[in-house]
Amino acid sequence: MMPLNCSSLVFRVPYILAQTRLTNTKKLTSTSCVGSCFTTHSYQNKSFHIVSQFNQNYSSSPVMEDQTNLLSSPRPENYSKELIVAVRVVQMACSLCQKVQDSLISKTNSPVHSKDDNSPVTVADWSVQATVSWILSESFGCRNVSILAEGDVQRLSVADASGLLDAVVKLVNDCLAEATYFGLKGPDSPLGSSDVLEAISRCNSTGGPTGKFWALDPVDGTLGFVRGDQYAVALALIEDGEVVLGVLGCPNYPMKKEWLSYHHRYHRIISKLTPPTSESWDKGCVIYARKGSGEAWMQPLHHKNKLLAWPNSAIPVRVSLIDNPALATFCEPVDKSNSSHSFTAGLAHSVGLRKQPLRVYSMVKYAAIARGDAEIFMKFARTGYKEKIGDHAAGVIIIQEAGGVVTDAGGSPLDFSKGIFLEGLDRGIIVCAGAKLHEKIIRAIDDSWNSSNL
Ligand SMILES: Nc1ncnc2c1ncn2[C@@H]1O[C@H](COP(=O)(O)OS(=O)(=O)O)[C@@H](OP(=O)(O)O)[C@H]1O
Ligand SMILES: [Mg+2]
Ligand SMILES: [Mg+2]
Ligand SMILES: [Mg+2]
Repeated sequence: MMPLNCSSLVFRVPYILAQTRLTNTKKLTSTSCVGSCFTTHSYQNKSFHIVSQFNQNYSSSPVMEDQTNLLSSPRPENYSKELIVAVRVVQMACSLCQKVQDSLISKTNSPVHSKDDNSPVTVADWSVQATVSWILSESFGCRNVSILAEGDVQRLSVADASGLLDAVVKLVNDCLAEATYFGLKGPDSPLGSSDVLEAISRCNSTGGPTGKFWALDPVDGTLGFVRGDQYAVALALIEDGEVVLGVLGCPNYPMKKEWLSYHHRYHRIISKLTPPTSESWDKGCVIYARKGSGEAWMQPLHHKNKLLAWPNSAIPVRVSLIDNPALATFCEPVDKSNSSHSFTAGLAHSVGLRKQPLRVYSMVKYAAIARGDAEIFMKFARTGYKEKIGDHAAGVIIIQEAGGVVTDAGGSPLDFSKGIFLEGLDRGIIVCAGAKLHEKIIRAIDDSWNSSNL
């Protein structure tokens, strides 16, 4: 695998520390979320989110009143509570995944290269799915929550999977026990196997053009996960076929690009590196956006043992302004069986892209573009492969709200209204930091396509 090329990454967003003196402070509240909440503040004409603590359960009305401050959405009444819960549960899921990935690496003392049915990634997949399902159901009521996810409960309920189920139940309970640290309410007593199986089996939505459902990819970038590399937890809310909010948890994608090289060497030469100070180093981030807000936000991962860092801040992220292909960096899947590297190499050459491709596992590619670390993401799966909506929904809304453009290779928007898959996708997925770059890429695709063997 090609490592992340840090020298080509540009981090353009100033990091405003939570300790910064605030102006215009206003507290937000939300239903059934206890412990903390987002507020938006301005400082030197920049806005950022603060997660502040509170100790009560509030009724839903204060959320409605304060939403204008949350993300400055033109439709402020929409999805505020959903976004708050989604960000928090993704934070919890990231913490769970980190625990599994860390134990996986420390056990073997080297990254794991294979995946089988009983692999830790499978356990992480199911555990995240159960946790997210349980929290969403608690927050919004079982009958109001519909989730589309990959995990298949049948495999977990059979007798010979009982060891697997025990591991999942333990992880879920450990994770839910920490819910209050993330501003959410956990169960009064630990869940039993049947509760966990029920939470997983509730994720049986098949999507479609009407109604509201969540699309969850509990561990996106399976290979990255088992290899101790990049992966993402992706959660999006889709209403009447349109993505209305997205959250991407990127446990190994740090807030600052210069920490990436630290992370990459972390497991290998831990003793030779002087770690950044604990308060300055955040190994991962969570990026989120709500439709129509024109804003995307990033916050560091929270940890129970880093509680002193609360209240914690989020900063706005924006796509890069680079529109000259010669200066642009393009991302693509690491695994060439997931996207044709030879086709993108030809295309890159024809539009004048000079830099080496940035090959990163998972939807972290969307995160990289949303915050200006790269300008283009192209994925051309082999003919016959159907992209799943959960592999893109959260990334797409984040990119769009951060100022970028996402279409298929024919220039049409991705269609999230047709069920589990992105039906009718023309050849591949093209994500660009701006319209100008996007136009150039789309124009070049037909020429390259006709002369390629794809
Ligand atoms: N054959 C094939 N072609 C194209 N895409 C495929 C293919 N098989 C799987 N997938 C889906 O791609 C997801 C991983 O995509 P990535 O961009 O992360 O690829 S890579 O891991 O960096 O190589 C991956 O998501 P996860 O399964 O969640 O990891 C799959 O949904
Ligand atoms: Mg995926
Ligand atoms: Mg997955
Ligand atoms: Mg998968």
